[in-house]
Amino acid sequence: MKSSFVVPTDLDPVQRHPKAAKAGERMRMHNPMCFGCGEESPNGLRLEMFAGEEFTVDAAMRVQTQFEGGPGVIHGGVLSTAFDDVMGMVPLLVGPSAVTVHLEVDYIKPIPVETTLQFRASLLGRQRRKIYTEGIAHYGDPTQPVAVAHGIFVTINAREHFADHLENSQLSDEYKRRLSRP
Ligand SMILES: CCCCCCCCCC(=O)SCCNC(=O)CCNC(=O)[C@H](O)C(C)(C)COP(=O)(O)OP(=O)(O)OC[C@H]1O[C@@H](n2cnc3c(N)ncnc32)[C@H](O)[C@@H]1OP(=O)(O)O
Repeated sequence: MKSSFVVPTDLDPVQRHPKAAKAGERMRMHNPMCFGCGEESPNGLRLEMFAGEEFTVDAAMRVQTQFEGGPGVIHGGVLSTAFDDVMGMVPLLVGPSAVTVHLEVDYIKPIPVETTLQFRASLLGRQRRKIYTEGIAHYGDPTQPVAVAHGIFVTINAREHFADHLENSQLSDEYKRRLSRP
């Protein structure tokens, strides 16, 4: 792998959040309108995320014909979107909301449309607000990935982070109501 992604050696201890989904349980959507996992996103990927053992998240994605990039194969941007969302659920096993600050993808094999890709995202470590993750896309055997991603997510105060943008949400009224609660 050629990349500058480096996980620091002086990592903080991490514990699974007591309210995090248990292994095998479906994880709650962070936003119903999310393009990656939102059930109400009209054209989204609608990924269903499942908490795994330790700090892992699993998801599956049918590679629909409309995801085509090169002839007959997935568009790289669609794949990176899926990675972003699956890997973005890993911080929720630790606790805090976090957003992507860095995402890189190694595309290893062409991925045909009309196949079903499996994703597994894992925590590599936490240092202060930075949460280091890895994602693997495969067809059932995680030791034979067809793409691998690495990402850094930084924890945020969601209320403050999104405050200036709620008006633009397709669920703006709902979010304004929710975030105005003390
Ligand atoms: C809400 C739940 C979401 C759950 C799932 C989501 C899945 C989808 C995820 C997404 O797609 S999120 C959308 C794309 N991402 C963004 O819009 C984030 C845009 N960036 C920001 O808003 C700010 O950069 C951010 C609030 C994240 C950080 O700014 P701050 O001013 O609060 O923090 P700062 O810049 O000091 O950075 C904090 C730490 O992160 C480090 N950092 C920041 N950007 C980095 C970067 N690009 N690469 C590596 N490290 C980075 C920074 O060095 C520092 O490290 P140290 O703790 O060691 O000092």
